[in-house]
Amino acid sequence: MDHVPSRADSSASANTVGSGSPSPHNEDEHAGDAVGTGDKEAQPAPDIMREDAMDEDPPPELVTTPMNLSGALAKQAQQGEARGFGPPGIMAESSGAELRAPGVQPVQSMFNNPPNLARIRRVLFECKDPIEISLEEFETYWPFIDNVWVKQRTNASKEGHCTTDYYMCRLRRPTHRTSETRPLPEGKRPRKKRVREGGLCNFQIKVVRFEGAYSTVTISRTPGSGSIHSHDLDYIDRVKRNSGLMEFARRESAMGYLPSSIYTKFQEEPEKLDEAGGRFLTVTDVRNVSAKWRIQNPDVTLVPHDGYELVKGHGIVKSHSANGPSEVVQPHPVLATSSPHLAPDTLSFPNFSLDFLQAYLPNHSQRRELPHVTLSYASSMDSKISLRPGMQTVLSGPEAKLMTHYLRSRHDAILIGVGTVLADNPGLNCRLEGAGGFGGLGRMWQPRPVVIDPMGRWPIHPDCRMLRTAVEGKGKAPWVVVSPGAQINPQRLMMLKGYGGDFLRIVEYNQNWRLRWEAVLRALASEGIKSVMIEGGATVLSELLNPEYTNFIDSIIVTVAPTYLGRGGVSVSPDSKLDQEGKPNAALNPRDVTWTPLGQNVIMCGNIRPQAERPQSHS
Ligand SMILES: NC(=O)c1ccc[n+]([C@@H]2O[C@H](COP(=O)([O-])OP(=O)(O)OC[C@H]3O[C@@H](n4cnc5c(N)ncnc54)[C@H](O)[C@@H]3O)[C@@H](O)[C@H]2O)c1
Ligand SMILES: Nc1nc(=O)c(N)c(NC[C@H](O)[C@H](O)[C@H](O)COP(=O)(O)O)[nH]1
Repeated sequence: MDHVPSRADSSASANTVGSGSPSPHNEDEHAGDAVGTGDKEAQPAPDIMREDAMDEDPPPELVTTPMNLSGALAKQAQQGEARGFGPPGIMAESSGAELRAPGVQPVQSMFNNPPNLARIRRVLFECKDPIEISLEEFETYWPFIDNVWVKQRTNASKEGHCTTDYYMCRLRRPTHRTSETRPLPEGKRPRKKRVREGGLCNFQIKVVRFEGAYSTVTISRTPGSGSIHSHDLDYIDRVKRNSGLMEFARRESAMGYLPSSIYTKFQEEPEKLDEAGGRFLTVTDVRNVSAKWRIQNPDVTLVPHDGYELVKGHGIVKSHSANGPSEVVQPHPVLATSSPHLAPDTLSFPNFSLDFLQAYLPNHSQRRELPHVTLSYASSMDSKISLRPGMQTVLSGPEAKLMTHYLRSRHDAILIGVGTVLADNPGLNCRLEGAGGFGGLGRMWQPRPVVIDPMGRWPIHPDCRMLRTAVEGKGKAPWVVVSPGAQINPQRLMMLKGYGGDFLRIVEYNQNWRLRWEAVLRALASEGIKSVMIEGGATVLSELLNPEYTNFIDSIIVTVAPTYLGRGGVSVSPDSKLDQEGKPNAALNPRDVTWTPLGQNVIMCGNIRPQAERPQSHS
């Protein structure tokens, strides 16, 4: 421990440790970060989205890239808004390849909707929090929402790696009004065009494309933007069709089908049409697409689809075969593959209210020096969190478990001590449906696992759940907080970095030679982390409940289980406290306390940091 500074001379310093790992992200974005054995002042906090983009180095076979958690989106999902989730490999399957009803031939679908389209359209419409997705995901989903956005300008970086496009909501712009009336063909009446005044919605976003070894796209509101649209998504879908949807119409047109036949076939798959934003599609929209194609192909005779015919006065109707109408193929939207399977460990999103948590959750729009810290754990009636040291003990019922995963979705990082890693081999990801890897985009809702392991005790290995989870695209790889004395061999370092994780070296200690929590939190803040949920274990929690640290803790959410684990159990308890006269006093009294029953558990929520210390919102 020769290069450990004393308390007086030290300032919180966190460095990535190692010997020049080949991580392209670190080379590109964190140029200047201490990648090496020397210690260095923590870098100023980077843009949180870029930070995630840059340090997550998935192995080459991965196609997903991290996406920042959107707490408000979790809330949206909680409210039960349109949710249809896809398989874990989000780009792996399309939901619209074919339809199959019992006893009938498979039918080719008119749609090729990517998984979870309805939900993802909504995410890209609301842009409540910054979202980071892979370029592939962007190119797949953006055409289905481009009806909402009008590009204002583009900035490109000098090196050309990074392009920023600024968009405004379509309703901000007035519709074009020509001063002169156009000459019209003989006998044709001028078309009635509704003119929109503009300025109706002040929602603006920027889309930052970073093209490098792992290309990412970050979508976020611009500073001058309103916080919500002044209208819903249906309103825009009514005003303008998106190009993803119209591409389906163009594809059918290019096969020489009649617009009315295409329109009829679209209407036979109302769920997919709706999902793609086509609720207000008209036959005229299809005719316009078809007309464009016919300019280049004037000699083609348009035909109805197989099994359909054009009947004068009736339009497109299904044709009856020799054996009668029973043989006519009836697509069955309920049996369509539009409800694809999810990873088997997916947890359903809570269908009960979690409003009682809101007052205790981080507000990411607050500008603060250190992250919001939430302590969250499950305890027995006798304040034990496990039956024996190193023994995982289930205390949360199913509802409380969902709540814990919801809490994970609302924090940028989850922190635990190495004792818990060794005991539980935890995944530390969010497994709620809608999270990245569980039907959501990229690493949406996935927090960054952080392990406090000053001496490097964790024998980190590809079979650890945290690394497996990262490889499977179901969570982020961990950051391991170590002290200067930790022996980290280069292979271990390279392996962790290869998974997208890292080591953070902290060189500040308190008088008991424990790492100073302020330094840990400052290091996380400098890496763009705005909120941390600390889950345990007993050593970590008990220490943080001491007066020395209560200024750093915002809230506490304890799941209380109706059981006594007994004296051999592992307790969470701060040090005893004496008052000014030397009489025993309560060690800590959380404020603004609520108790909410949840299944077999009761959830205690409270604030810890003294009122005057709570940071002001700058939103
Ligand atoms: N019920 C729950 O909610 C819950 C949650 C988490 C863990 N657990 C249980 O808790 C038990 C593990 O608790 P624990 O106390 O053994 O482990 P822990 O997870 O608290 O880790 C303790 C270790 O972290 C490191 N550490 C923590 N703070 C440090 C600091 N300031 N400076 C330097 N090093 C520091 C040290 O190496 C220490 O030995 C397990 O049985 C686990 O199942 C229960
Ligand atoms: N909320 C809660 N209720 C419990 O009953 C219990 N045993 C834990 N324990 C927390 C501990 O940190 C575990 O290690 C992780 O909860 C495991 O995390 P994963 O599920 O593997 O992601 N937490």
